[in-house]
Formats: sequence, structure tokens, C-alpha cells
Amino acid sequence: MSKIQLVAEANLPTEFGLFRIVGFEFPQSKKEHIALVMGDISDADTPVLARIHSECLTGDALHSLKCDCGFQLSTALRQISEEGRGVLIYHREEGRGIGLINKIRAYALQDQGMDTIEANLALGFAADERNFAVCADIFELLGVKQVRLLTNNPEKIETMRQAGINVTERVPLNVGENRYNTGYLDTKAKKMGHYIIHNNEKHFLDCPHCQAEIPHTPHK
Ligand SMILES: Nc1nc2c(ncn2[C@@H]2O[C@H](COP(=O)(O)OP(=O)(O)OP(=O)(O)O)[C@@H](O)[C@H]2O)c(=O)[nH]1
Ligand SMILES: [Zn+2]
Repeated sequence: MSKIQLVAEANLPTEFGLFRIVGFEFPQSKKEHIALVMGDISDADTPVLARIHSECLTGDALHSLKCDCGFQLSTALRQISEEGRGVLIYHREEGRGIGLINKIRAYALQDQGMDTIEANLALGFAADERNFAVCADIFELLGVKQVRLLTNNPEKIETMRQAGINVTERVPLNVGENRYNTGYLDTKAKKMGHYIIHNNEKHFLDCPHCQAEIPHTPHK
């Protein structure tokens, strides 16, 4: 299969500041990925704050509390914007690579008591079907050789290093824990070796005004 190519680029103003949005595409399959880039990332000697964010429509766009994805996405963009320099690869591998509809099927099995891994296996998939190697190719196309990677997932670090991207530091990304995703985070830690720290300050954040056990800014 031929390598992914950089095919489009434009400005993208966001609530976190002005990014460049860069589009990538595989010539044959037309499978797409994108990156949001802020600041000058051309200085190869200074590692770039970077996030590989796997697509999660439910968490990223629909405010789902079943996972930590939406919170990680906004936190990563905010951290990049605070540094004024960084890259977020939006890796279009929905549902750990099984797709949106199969993720909904996996959620249905989780409603019946399975954990996130058991549900994938019951549907005939591997625990994680993603391939992160394309992200190394995207970093290369962007001229990024060294990254400080925002992640709790050791596999992302390993795959980048094997592909020649120097991960100089892992920057933890523990945000958005709540009563609906705490079991999911536990499973990722215990069965997938993710570095999850249960953050007691943010864990079950109680708003004194509405007592909602979800992460949000307390009401006035
Ligand atoms: N199959 C499946 N996919 C899920 C489930 N919950 C979230 N996802 C997908 O999992 C991916 C995000 O993976 P995570 O394990 O949360 O995080 P990660 O990207 O591996 O690691 P971090 O860098 O630490 O965030 C996205 O593609 C989501 O759509 C689930 O229960 N089942
Ligand atoms: Zn998610």
C-alpha cells in the first residue's frame, strides 16, 4: 500500500486559538486523517508538544461521558495553545479501529455487563484494531522528528519510537474521569497497560449547586 500524502491545508480558527488544519489521504483507499498545527514546528531541535487523538464521535462531538476522549481532546488543544506550538493528529480510527456502528454494538454489550475489551472480543475483533504507524508518517510529512507526546497509552510511544520519531517525554493526560467512565479507565489500566492515574481532585467532581457527578465548572 502506498504511503499517506499531504493533500490540503488551510487556517482553522478555534476556541483554543488559530491552527493550521492539514489534510492527509491515502492515494488508493482515500482514507483520510488530519492534523491541527499551531506555531512554528520547523525547528527540529526543539521537541514538539504532540497528541495522537483517535476519533471518538460520541466523546469528541456528542459530549459522551462513557469515555475520556472529549476531555482529552479539549485539554490537548488547550495545552498546545498555551505553549503556542504543537500538533494534534486527529487519527480517524473510530472505536479503536472497529468503526462507529461496531462501537455502538460494543456499548450494547457493555450495557449487559461486559468490559470494553470483552465486548470487542465478543464481536470478533481484537482488543485494539488501531494502527498508529500512519501517525509517524504524518509527523514526518510535517517535518516533526521529536515529540513530547500527550498520552497514557504505551503503545503509541512504542510505535512512534520504532518508526523513528523520537519521543523525548510522555506528558500524562488524565482528565474527565467521572462515574460513567471510571470502569472503562480501570480496564484500560489493568488489561491494556495504560498509565491511568485516578485524579482524586477531578474524580467525581461534585458541583455544590447541582450535585452532578460529572466534570463541569460548578454553577454559580
Ligand atoms: N471498541 C471500543 N472503542 C472505544 C470504546 N470507548 C472508546 N473507544 C475508542 O477508543 C479510542 C480512544 O482510545 P483510548 O483507549 O480512550 O485512548 P488512547 O487513544 O488509546 O490513549 P490516550 O492517548 O491515553 O488517550 C477512540 O477511537 C474511541 O472511539 C469502547 O468501549 N469500545
Ligand atoms: Zn471516546
